[in-house]
Amino acid sequence: MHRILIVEDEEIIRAALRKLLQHNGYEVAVADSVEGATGEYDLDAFDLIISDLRLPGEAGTSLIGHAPGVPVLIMTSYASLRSAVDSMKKGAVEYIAKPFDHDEMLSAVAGILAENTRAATPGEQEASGTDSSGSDPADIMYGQCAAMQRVFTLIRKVAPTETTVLIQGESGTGKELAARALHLLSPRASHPLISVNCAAIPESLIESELFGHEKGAFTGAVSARTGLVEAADGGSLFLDEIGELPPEAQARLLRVLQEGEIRKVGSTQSRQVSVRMIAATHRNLKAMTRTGEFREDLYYRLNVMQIRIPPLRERQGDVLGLSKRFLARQADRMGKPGLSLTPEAMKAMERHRWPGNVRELENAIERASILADGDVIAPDQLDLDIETGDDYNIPSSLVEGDNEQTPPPSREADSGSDLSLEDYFQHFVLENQDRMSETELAQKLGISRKSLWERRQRLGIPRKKS
Ligand SMILES: Nc1ncnc2c1ncn2[C@@H]1O[C@H](COP(=O)(O)OP(=O)(O)OP(=O)(O)O)[C@@H](O)[C@H]1O
Repeated sequence: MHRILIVEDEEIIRAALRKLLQHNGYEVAVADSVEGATGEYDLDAFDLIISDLRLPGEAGTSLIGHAPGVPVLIMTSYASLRSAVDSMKKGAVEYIAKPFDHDEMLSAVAGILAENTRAATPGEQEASGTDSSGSDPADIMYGQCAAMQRVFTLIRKVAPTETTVLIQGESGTGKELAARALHLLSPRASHPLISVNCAAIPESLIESELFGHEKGAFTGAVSARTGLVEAADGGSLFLDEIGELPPEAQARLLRVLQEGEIRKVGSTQSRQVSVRMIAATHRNLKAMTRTGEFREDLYYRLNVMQIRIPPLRERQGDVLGLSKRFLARQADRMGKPGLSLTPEAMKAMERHRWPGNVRELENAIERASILADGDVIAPDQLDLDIETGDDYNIPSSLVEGDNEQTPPPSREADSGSDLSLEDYFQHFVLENQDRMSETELAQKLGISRKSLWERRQRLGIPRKKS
């Protein structure tokens, strides 16, 4: 059994992570600081250390020096994304941005452990074929229907190459998981996969986050910084929501793709990098090139190979399989092994159109597991909003350009009761997202683009196709 040490000072996160890993078959020890970890344990006895970056006392990255033979996965919040780059330079095997979801953490852990086992016993893994995590897309994401099987076949074929991949799909369909599969199945798997959500980084910072900057390049640039592209050197860079990339950053990215080199903001020097690029979008990039929002030359560079992840409504055959998987996870987490769906709940799930795709399904199961009296989940607890679902089912070809279309109000609004802040947020976004960019929406709501993106994820409000 693999032994993992968690070093995290926030008790809630520490306890949740411990539970998650234990339920997935790992032996787990915990500490709340680097000093605590080194004082209490022989660090070399662990197969993996997962540590928060910011801790009271020494930073999490100092564990890399304390246990040189043990891979260290650093957890960091967006605010310290820059430090994540430094962590990678100091030797962390990977970083994961908080808040992370459980699959993301489990797949990062499985990937690192598999890679380490492979490195420790060269040749053996390939020969025995026992490497179960990260050896096939089906180990990383679920999909039995013909459409997903086609996606898996494509991933198997493209992953070992250096080809740039553009993953298309609505929000919550599993684009990030597909990117992870592409990386883990590639010869670059032992190098970092850096995932960047272009919509979650403030526009004014995105260039320096991605490409780094020189000291004095702009007000506040008190020292030179390495960017995330450089941190991915040797590995893969996953640019999610690529359609949100501002024009200047698009130009710099084109240079990386064309010349394989980056130039920091404020620098005249370029540096060669070897990065496999994977981009994803829910938007119609081709249409964006026609309106001038996205560079055509960049579009063609990115779109060498396209993988389309179908919306969940096009793979209704997978709904119950996915539900089973998420139910089993909830059952583990909550210590309720008998959790199940009533036949009516199953029917309701099969009928629902899933505008928020797999993420919505995952959230519905999580919510229902908590609300269920006992072990059985009834349709009510799933709280599937049929109206909204139908609305999102209007084919995008009909919706395109129809800025006046207003989604039906939610049930809460129908009831005429006071709107909570979240209801207000949801209404505002649904009503205005067709005619406002993410930046405008965030400005009107008085929140950052990152908060907007995070709330969309939390509330399961997908973005419509443009
Ligand atoms: N095929 C799948 N099997 C298991 N879990 C899945 C699958 N597809 C998606 N998920 C889960 O659904 C959630 C959303 O997936 P993911 O973040 O990959 O979607 P996305 O398309 O990148 O979304 P967005 O565009 O909003 O960033 C994640 O928790 C992921 O683990």
